[in-house]
Amino acid sequence: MNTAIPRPATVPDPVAGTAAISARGLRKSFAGKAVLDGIDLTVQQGTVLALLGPNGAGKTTAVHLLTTYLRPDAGDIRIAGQDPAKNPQAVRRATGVTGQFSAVDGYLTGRENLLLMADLHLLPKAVGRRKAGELLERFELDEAADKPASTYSGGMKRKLDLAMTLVGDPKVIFLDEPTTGLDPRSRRTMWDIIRGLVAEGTTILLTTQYLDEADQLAHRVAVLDGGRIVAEGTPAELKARIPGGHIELTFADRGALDAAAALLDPTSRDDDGLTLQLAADGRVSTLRTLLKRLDDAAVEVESLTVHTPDLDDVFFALTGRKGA
Ligand SMILES: Nc1ncnc2c1ncn2[C@@H]1O[C@H](COP(=O)(O)OP(=O)(O)OP(=O)(O)O)[C@@H](O)[C@H]1O
Repeated sequence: MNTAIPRPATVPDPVAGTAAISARGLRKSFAGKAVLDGIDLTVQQGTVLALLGPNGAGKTTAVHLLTTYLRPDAGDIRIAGQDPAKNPQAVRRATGVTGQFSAVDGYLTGRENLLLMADLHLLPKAVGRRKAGELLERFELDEAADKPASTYSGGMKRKLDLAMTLVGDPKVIFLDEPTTGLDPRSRRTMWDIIRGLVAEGTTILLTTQYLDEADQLAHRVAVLDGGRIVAEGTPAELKARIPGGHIELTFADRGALDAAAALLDPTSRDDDGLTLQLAADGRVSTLRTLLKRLDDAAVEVESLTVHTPDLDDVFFALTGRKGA
């Protein structure tokens, strides 16, 4: 764990309003080993929080605690305003969970799986049938609706699993690694579905090992490592706190490269590629000053690229490990 990067205080987002998920001082140990060592999480209503962490970081355990599947050793949880320790039924009614281990029954058709969920939610038969039909259409599963789910592709099963979660109209959804093992096209479809749910006001806590997934979907990201949240913020805030941004300048000839190298303070140079790399802080004013110095010295730049750090850089800086 890299403690050099300070963790910002969790600032409630005034635009998003009230918290749909909040946890304070959450602890859980298995056989004396602390898996979660006092974590705080807040997810504002209608937003997505990505809980990011390497294998075994405790993401699934956190979801299990928040969804009443496991009891915390310590800590305070509120889901949609309810305390799961006091009112687990209300929490279960308000939440949906789509896990790594799907609730889909392969012997039943897609439609039958949905109707079974409707029965579990005690919906009147006609309402259940209508809802199943709507969800099959929305998730583009209507053609396969009456085939056994065992014949579905991985992506179709994930979609059906999420559709089953939506039968109960949950306000808060926990998605535990929703796209692990999916091909790129199915991942994008799942992302679109998740964005659609958020647009309707659903609150989502998503666990993922994929940094690009957090970048694509999450309003805020919390990085879990060693049982603690080691960083929390918007993807842009996290990236801004990580060094690694640079500017690359390419020149037409060696003369221009030498002139620029003498003028600036490059971090590296490539004589064959005729490029210089300079550290960048992401500010436009820094870039403007740099170009003015070259201009004043009549040094021509052929091309310029700006590299901003991505979540991969963040993850590496915080956990010392590469992302998935
Ligand atoms: N019921 C349990 N009994 C004992 N140990 C457990 C139990 N559940 C989880 N653990 C341990 O807790 C640690 C965190 O597991 P968890 O599944 O929460 O991690 P994760 O971040 O979701 O990992 P992954 O990305 O691999 O799913 C692991 O070391 C795991 O072996």
